[in-house]
Amino acid sequence: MLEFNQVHKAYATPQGPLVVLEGIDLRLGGGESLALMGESGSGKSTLLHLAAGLDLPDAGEVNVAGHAISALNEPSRARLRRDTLGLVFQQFHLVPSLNVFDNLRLQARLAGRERPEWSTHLAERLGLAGLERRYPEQLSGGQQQRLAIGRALAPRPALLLADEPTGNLDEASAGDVLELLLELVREAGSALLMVTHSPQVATPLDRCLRLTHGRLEPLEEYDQEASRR
Ligand SMILES: Nc1ncnc2c1ncn2[C@@H]1O[C@H](COP(=O)(O)OP(=O)(O)OP(=O)(O)O)[C@@H](O)[C@H]1O
Repeated sequence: MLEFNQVHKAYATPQGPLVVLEGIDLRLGGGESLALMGESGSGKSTLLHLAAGLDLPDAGEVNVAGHAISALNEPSRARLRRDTLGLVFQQFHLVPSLNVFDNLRLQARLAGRERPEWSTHLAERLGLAGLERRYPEQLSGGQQQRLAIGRALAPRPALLLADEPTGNLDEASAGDVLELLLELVREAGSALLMVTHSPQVATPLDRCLRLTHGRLEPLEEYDQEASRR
């Protein structure tokens, strides 16, 4: 579903190139879930942007659903995102002029994969039933977050990319939203790559990797924790 082969990425800065990723290898299979941890500034969002084809590697290859993204032009990458990916970023990017109902089904409509029963199910599970005619500005932060999750899952994407999807919520609602997110990801049959700072958030996922000094390494404390369960 997602493959990184020896991916390198640096940014140009006034002080010279800032190397962020230095030979990343990664495989994520269909329906698998992976947590990506690492200190602030370690390159997690950079890796997620590369996975989404929003940016291109300097060297190496990123493969999404069998497509080498560097070989695609921007319109083809946009089509690949539309047809294959769901994105939940820290900024929700809800469309202010569309109500909850239309925001929820936007991605599914664009992808030509709208299923009204699934959209209704998502709205109910995400606690948005009854709010369909409201506009994003009339929702709480948590409701906006849940709407962003619902919109990304509405087309049942093969791969959901999530950057701190519960980062703006208090601990109690973050736990609830995460549990819900994982259930809905399973129901949708999507693979999941999720950036998080929180070991509690990472624990229920199949695997956890840490980005450090431009490379990925298994998180040993996490593996021990997982093997105790
Ligand atoms: N467009 C850019 N130009 C220059 N430097 C950048 C750019 N985007 C990110 N960086 C730098 O690259 C490094 C990695 O950034 P990135 O946002 O990927 O880290 P992160 O692990 O997601 O951080 P956080 O956990 O704080 O969100 C940081 O040092 C950041 O300052």
